Amino acid sequence: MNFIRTIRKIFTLVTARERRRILALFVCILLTAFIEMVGVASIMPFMAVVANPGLIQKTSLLLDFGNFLGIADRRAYVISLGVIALCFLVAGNIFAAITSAFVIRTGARLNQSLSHRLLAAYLHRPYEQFLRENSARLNRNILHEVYTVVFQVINPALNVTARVVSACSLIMLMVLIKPVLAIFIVLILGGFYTLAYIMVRKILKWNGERYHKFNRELAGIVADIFGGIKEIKLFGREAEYLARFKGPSCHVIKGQTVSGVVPQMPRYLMEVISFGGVILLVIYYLASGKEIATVLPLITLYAVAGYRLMPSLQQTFSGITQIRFNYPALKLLCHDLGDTPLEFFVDRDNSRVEPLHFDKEIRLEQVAYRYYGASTKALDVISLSIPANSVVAFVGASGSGKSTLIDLMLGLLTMQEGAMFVDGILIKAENMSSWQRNIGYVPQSIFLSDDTITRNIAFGVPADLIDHVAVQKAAQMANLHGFIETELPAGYDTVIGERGVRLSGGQRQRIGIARALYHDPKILILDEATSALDVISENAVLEAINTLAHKKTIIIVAHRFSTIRNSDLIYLLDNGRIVDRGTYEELMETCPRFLTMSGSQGE
Ligand SMILES: Nc1ncnc2c1ncn2[C@@H]1O[C@H](COP(=O)(O)OP(=O)(O)OP(=O)(O)O)[C@@H](O)[C@H]1O
Repeated sequence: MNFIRTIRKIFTLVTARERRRILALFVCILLTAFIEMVGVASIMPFMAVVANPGLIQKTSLLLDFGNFLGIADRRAYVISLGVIALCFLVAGNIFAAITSAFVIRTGARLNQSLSHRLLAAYLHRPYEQFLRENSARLNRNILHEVYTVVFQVINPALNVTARVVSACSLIMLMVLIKPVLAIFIVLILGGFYTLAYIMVRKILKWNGERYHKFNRELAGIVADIFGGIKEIKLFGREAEYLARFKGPSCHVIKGQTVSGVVPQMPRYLMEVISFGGVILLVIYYLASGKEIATVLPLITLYAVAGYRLMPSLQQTFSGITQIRFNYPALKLLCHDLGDTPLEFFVDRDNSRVEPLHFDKEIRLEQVAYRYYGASTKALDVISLSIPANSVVAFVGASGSGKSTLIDLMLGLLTMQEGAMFVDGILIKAENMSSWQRNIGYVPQSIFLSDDTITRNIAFGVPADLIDHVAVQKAAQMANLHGFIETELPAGYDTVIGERGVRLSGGQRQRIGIARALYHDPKILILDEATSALDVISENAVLEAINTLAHKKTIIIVAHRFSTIRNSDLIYLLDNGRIVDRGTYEELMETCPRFLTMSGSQGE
């Protein structure tokens, strides 16, 4: 880690406005350090003249200052010195309090802005990238790593810079007063801290990387535990998961210990060396009968260095070690945010895009897709046509590629070969959102948020813009209205619990269907949407879907043949290829594989 490179990295993360705020904050920190220094320093002459008023006449600086103030009376002069020291002290502390509030506020704002940017960057990533990522880690990055970067990298970086500047001014002052001794002390103190840093640098880097790695692992384990709580309780796996948590958490504790202890160590050693040195020097001079007054200047400078320079060096050292320990978080943030400006994300509101015109045909030509890291293609040379307002079904064994094909048509996956045309228009990145506005999609497992039925049906629509008539209409079509009105305590305002835990599988599925119908889409895609329903509920939903037949384009993926019997066209998939097509009756007559599949379901 190079400190200048860290500062550069920080500046690439923040906007121009935030950069200006950080610089203003830096100036405030610097001024606070300066005023505090002057405040404390001004007490010394005051105390000195209180103890020995004769000093005023002996010290030319005090005499000149008295003349400058125009105070001849000794008593009045001492009181004035006290008032000046008091003013500096009060001003210094007021300034320090304001700066500390400014530091906290700027940190909190930066934290909010960076988490928002990171969330925006994640939200705008292609869907495919989410298939490779662990969502618990993304969670952690937004909620934890951003905080680490702001409060454990950016803030220490500001402090370190301010400390370095104030230490440099102090060194210059010392050099002006006693050049040789000052350089000697600076070399000893500076050399010691530099040596200490060189010694612990590698340990800190290693420790920081390990700490952040194990912390991310912990986030994954916790997400697994609460995601699979039902199975964990049923199979009595609590102890196993607690043990899984314990391993990485022990490494995290070690990491925290090292990062807490290392920055403090030089301080203790340095205090022994500096103050012990003074004591030893005095003892030596006393024991050898030499004149103690000859070494007093050295002891004074030692004291100045001890009280002023050492804390600055110590804070610089601990700040740099803290930054080094948390550097992996900064690296991660820079990587995940990339160099895309925030405005790019904020301005892209896909929900306002107009739907693409569609009233003829969806056509796929020679489409192929291979998942990242997979050895074979999930889909290959897929060519098909779906006429507008028809009911088209995809059937095939598990793993034959049906969901992959749907995800390609939805634009969630990007075709690696071939293309899709809608009414002859090629679908590409530029018109993808417009194409997607036509689609109502019901996946195999419905995501439900811990919110009301209404907000779950009108998914993502702001509360004040929800069309309640459309919500009820969609619920009626999904055969859900009766249940909501008669069985739920607060009807459409009933909160359904995290992931819909207070609903049955079939009810969750029907909320998904209602959600897909809420926007009255031209195309309805159902990917195993009715497979979780009992036969009576499925028939009711199919009836609802049948009433939409030939008014909308309906694309169905189903295992149950009862679901697809009335389709206008059925595509049979096997091993990522379309092996047959036709109506239910045609396939039953001409396709032995189809016949076998239907036979196995007792059709
Ligand atoms: N994220 C993924 N990464 C790698 N391979 C995947 C991924 N998702 C699916 N596959 C593979 O792609 C192939 C097609 O999967 P797909 O889910 O499309 O089949 P399916 O016909 O919908 O199956 P099912 O009826 O069981 O849902 C399978 O061999 C599967 O293992």
